[in-house]
Amino acid sequence: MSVRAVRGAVQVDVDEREEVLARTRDLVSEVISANELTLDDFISVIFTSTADLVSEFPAVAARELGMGDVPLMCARELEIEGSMPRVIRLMAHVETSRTRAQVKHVYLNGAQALRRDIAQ
Ligand SMILES: O=C(O)C(=O)C[C@]1(C(=O)O)C=C[C@@H](O)C=C1
Repeated sequence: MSVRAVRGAVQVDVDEREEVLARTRDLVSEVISANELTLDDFISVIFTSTADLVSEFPAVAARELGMGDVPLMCARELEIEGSMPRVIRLMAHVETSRTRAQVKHVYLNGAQALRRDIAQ
């Protein structure tokens, strides 16, 4: 087993609590299934939200999925002119037998445009 970093991002349609939670759950769930992970494999997860998302912390959605004992952190993304609005990003460190090249990074709901080179 190795420690690997997994990236992901999702664009939220509207800044409403249930939308933020649902999109974040989708993102975390897809990271888990695409990389055949269990909750035990997670070492830590960092989320960022763009400054236009103020209705909920993405970490709440991760706890809803059972990550209550995983160290979580939320932070604000850099406000770069012209960057995509309403985006929640994730960086997870996980234990996995996958090589770095085998790790699948997950970009959902329009966020694929952020990293077409690695989005599945
Ligand atoms: O991967 C993303 O979510 C991006 O928006 C790309 C990118 C990058 O340039 O590597 C830019 C900003 C984020 O903080 C993370 C990564």
